Amino acid sequence: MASAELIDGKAVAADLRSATAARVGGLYARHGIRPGLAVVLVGEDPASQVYVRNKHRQTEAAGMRSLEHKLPADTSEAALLDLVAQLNADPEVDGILVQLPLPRQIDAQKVIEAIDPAKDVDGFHPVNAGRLATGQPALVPCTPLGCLMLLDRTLGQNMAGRHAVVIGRSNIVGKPMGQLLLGRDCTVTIAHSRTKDLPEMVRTADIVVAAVGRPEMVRGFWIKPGATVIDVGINRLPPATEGGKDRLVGDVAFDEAKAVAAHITPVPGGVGPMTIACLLSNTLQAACARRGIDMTQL
Ligand SMILES: NC(=O)C1=CN([C@@H]2O[C@H](COP(=O)(O)OP(=O)(O)OC[C@H]3O[C@@H](n4cnc5c(N)ncnc54)[C@H](OP(=O)(O)O)[C@@H]3O)[C@@H](O)[C@H]2O)C=CC1
Ligand SMILES: Nc1nc(=O)c2c([nH]1)NC[C@@H]1CN(c3ccc(C(=O)N[C@@H](CCC(=O)O)C(=O)O)cc3)C=[N+]21
Ligand SMILES: [Mg+2]
Repeated sequence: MASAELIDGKAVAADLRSATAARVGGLYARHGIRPGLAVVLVGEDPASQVYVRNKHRQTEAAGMRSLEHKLPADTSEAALLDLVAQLNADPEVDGILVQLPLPRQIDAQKVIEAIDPAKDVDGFHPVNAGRLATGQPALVPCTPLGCLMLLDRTLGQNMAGRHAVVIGRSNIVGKPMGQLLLGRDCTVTIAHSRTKDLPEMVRTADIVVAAVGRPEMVRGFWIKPGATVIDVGINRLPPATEGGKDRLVGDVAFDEAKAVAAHITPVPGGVGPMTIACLLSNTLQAACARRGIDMTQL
């Protein structure tokens, strides 16, 4: 049976991290500046702790400063907004990331809107979302930006006129992904839970981006032969055998889709590592933009 080529997100992410580290070195050598990333974690969600630890390690490995703020689960919205205001005012802080999800008592949208758009390395602030939507320079959400880089590597100039189907319409993945694909001249469909006959819709896609949060929902028979499949989903399933380790699966039934697609991202090792690499690159971008430094000249 035919088998898709794997898109090696882990390797592309390593390349992007080393390119970022080299520029961080240039920024320090020429301007004496070391970018700082503040990561705020409220509560003790185990998955969030893993991400935050990975971000911390990779930020420092790229030569940037990582400033972690861990707050108890019962932190009030006012206290978190106070911390964000402090970080906005702190000249040592170039990027601010407030890990989602937040506990119930905190309105995440309010917190996102409190972040200085110039330091919004997640690209979630309405100013950055609006800039992306209107084609102006912006801080772009890390996950869709990482997906775009993988597509650029895989398809090069062959994206124009292609039908891209994005499954999921969240502000952090689906919607910005749609904008980025429009920017590559794709014809874009954004599907969601009310989409009628999703399998038939996906069948028409040259590019499929699955960002749903439902383990292995996208089946192999949905995929058009030769399509490119980007699986954003991160779903933790209980061990297959007793005493085994948790399994991580995507939103795509990988083995089935692999037999039909031309290119596919694995989970783990696909989009996930690109998200963190793009966070580091966004932090460098924010540090340069705030000071009027051209990042491409570093
Ligand atoms: N690899 C990475 O770096 C990252 C991975 N993720 C993963 O990506 C996935 C999506 O994340 P996120 O966007 O935050 O999720 P959200 O829960 O915010 O959004 C999920 C979207 O999927 C849609 N949806 C749900 N069920 C169906 C269905 N049966 N058919 C069609 N559409 C459906 C929802 O539709 P509706 O709007 O109608 O409710 C919604 O638009 C998750 O698995 C998450 O863990 C997220 C961020 C980063
Ligand atoms: N403000 C905010 N910004 C985010 O970007 C953000 C967030 N909140 N909340 C949670 C989601 C999820 N997310 C991931 C990052 C890396 C991997 C990742 O590195 N995944 C590895 C596997 C890691 C593992 O084994 O668990 C991989 O897919 O290979 C996954 C998911 C960022 N998110
Ligand atoms: Mg979400």
